[in-house]
Amino acid sequence: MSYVDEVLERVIAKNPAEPEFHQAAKEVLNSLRPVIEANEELYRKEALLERLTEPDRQFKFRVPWVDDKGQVQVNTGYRVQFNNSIGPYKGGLRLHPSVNLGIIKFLGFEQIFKNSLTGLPIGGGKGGSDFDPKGKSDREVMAFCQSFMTELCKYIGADTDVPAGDIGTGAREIGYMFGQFKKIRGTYEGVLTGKGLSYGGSLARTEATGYGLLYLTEEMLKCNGHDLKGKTVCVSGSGNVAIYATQKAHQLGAKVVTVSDSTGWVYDPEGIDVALLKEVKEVKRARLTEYAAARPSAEYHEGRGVWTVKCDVALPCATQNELLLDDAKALVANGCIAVAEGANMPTTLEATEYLQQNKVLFAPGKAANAGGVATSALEMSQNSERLSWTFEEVDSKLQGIMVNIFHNLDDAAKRYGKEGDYVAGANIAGFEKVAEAMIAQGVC
Ligand SMILES: NC(=O)C1=CN([C@@H]2O[C@H](COP(=O)(O)OP(=O)(O)OC[C@H]3O[C@@H](n4cnc5c(N)ncnc54)[C@H](OP(=O)(O)O)[C@@H]3O)[C@@H](O)[C@H]2O)C=CC1
Ligand SMILES: O=C(O)CCC(=O)C(=O)O
Repeated sequence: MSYVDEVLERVIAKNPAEPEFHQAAKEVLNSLRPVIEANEELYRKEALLERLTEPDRQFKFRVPWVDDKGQVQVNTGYRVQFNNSIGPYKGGLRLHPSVNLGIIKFLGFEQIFKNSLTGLPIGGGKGGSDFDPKGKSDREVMAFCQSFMTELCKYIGADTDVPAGDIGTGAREIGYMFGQFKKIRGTYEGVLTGKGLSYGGSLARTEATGYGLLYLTEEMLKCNGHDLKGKTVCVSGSGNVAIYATQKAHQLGAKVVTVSDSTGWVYDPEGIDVALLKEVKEVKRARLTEYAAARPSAEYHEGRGVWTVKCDVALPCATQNELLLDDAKALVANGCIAVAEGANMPTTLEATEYLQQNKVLFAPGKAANAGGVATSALEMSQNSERLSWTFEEVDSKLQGIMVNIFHNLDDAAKRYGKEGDYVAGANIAGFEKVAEAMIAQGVC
């Protein structure tokens, strides 16, 4: 049996009932086969893949808090510190009722390679809780965040592990968590990113994941003889990534005609009105029905359906496994030329394979959405030097990083005879640096 197959069997046996983690491990290790085969003796002796697929450590803890009726509620908190061979653990905190250890492990595993691709010194980690901020008062969210950080603060620090936002964790949650860290630990340090601008946050971090997605997509299209200008784009999701992806797509001359949330989706043939979307989602924290009610050109539909709309470019920006094989077939039938993942692992393995077989340009999330964590690393740099850079400075560094990521994965794919396979390219380019650092640092 090949080394990759042995390790995949081991991952499944050692981590039962964690299908998302199995999926991420399969996607990465299968596409690394040519690199592993070329160095099999060394990697086997070093047990490199066994070490890479086993987190350095993982924490699971009780998060008790009191709701507005005086009732005690109990959630589960997680932090998985996956790999710190190239820098302190870095990765977001997801607050969503679907969160479990397997989901946090898949996200932490992906984060190792994504963070390596940024070219910045950050290792891979992820955390979160099954707490649902939706429908909670600000006081309830604060009570949860304070309790969550009371335990998490034992394991994190500016040079150890630096969490940030993800689904359900935005500026409000990061603020409450930062306050509690400071109160308990008594230090004022860049322990979280995505902070408010009045207490150490970076300009352009809010926009970074969505903007970065468009910078990489534009470069991928350009290098394949297409222009983003004039293209029709379908976006899924309507949170942080989706909003700023839509804004940047419009700035670059494309037209976004859809957004969605977990209950329904909007088709707006005149182009999504970003100011209205921000008002509905960021200010009112309301549902997309409010967007449709305020916008005469928009149609609202219950359930799923974004990928049935004819488009040139598809940007899944909601959550994992939201673009299925049938969706991929609909996109291909409608002439879609590119898919770039704003979310983490939004496309299933079968759908990815179908899109690639049908010559759709496909940019995997670990490359395409790396602008968020890259800008978090820029926030860490600014915190270390006690300086704040301008929006233009951060945005131009972000743009350079995304263009560079695209060329690194394009080159890596070509080096291994897989030209145009950006999934393989991203995994290979991300892996090479981590593998070299792990071997240089000995058995640890
Ligand atoms: N924020 C960041 O900097 C980065 C985020 N990402 C990834 O991007 C994706 C979106 O994150 P972000 O925009 O920050 O999160 P937000 O919480 O701001 O928005 C998430 C969006 O996705 C929808 N959504 C969430 N879960 C589900 C679900 N199970 N089914 C259907 N729709 C769902 C939400 O709808 P509803 O409101 O109804 O729940 C909402 O529209 C995630 O995969 C995240 O890991 C990747 C890199 C960086
Ligand atoms: O900014 C960060 O540290 C994390 C962003 C994130 O969670 C991600 O890249 O998926």
